[in-house]
Amino acid sequence: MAADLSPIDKAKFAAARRAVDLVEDGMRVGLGTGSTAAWMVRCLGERIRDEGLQLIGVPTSTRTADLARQVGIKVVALDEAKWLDITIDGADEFDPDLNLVKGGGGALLQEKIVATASDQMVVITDASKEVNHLGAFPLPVEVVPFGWQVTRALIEELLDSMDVMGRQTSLRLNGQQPFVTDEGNYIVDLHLNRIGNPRQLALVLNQIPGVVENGLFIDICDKVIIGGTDGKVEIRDINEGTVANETIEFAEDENIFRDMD
Ligand SMILES: O=C[C@H](O)[C@H](O)[C@H](O)COP(=O)(O)O
Repeated sequence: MAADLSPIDKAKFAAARRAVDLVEDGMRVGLGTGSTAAWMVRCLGERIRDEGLQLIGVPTSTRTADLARQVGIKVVALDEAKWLDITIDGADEFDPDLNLVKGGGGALLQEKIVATASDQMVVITDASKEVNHLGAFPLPVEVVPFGWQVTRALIEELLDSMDVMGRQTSLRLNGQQPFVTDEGNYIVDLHLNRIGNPRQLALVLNQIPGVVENGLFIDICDKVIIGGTDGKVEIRDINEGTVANETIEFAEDENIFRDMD
């Protein structure tokens, strides 16, 4: 039942529930990764079951692919779908220009490829992810395992010349071992505190040999849907600012919560 959800899950659910209303019959949909995106996948599953909604989903991780299949979404690879109508995904931070930090769950590479191959990217989030300046959340950088320590040293050298407040880096671990992404790479997290020029940083990081991709999503997101713990949602559009303030009724969606038991 919705009443058993934590306040933060209620906020994530509210954003996800509103976002799936943007999905129309026959659409090709990019499916993001993370706890907020998982709500969106479940909500899509409910629309498939209740309304017979037809859609094709392109997941951004094996985790999301597994969940999507479980809830009845037809899953195809990006190369099969070729182009997507919409991608709905979570984020770790968003700023007033709707630029993002992503990759807290390590899926940034597939997420960026899928979002870029979409007519629109919609981010679903709770209010805690809103920041004036990106960088409080550690910036994930995906690097190839070969020579990763040299790549990390080059990243640290680069940071010395960048407008950032912190310069610490850390290899992401899974227990005692390096965390390995779906693409077989490592993640180096950059503890920057505040990124003065995210656009520039995103470009120069990717010029370092060994860097595959970074978690800065610049000019990719079109809309952010911000969920509140009370079911209120705000929809913010990149061109038009706030376009809607609505309330999601949780009680209508009890099946979703039962499925999680
Ligand atoms: O790699 C993971 C993704 O970028 C997630 O979308 C991001 O970390 C947000 O995850 P969550 O919704 O769990 O906070």
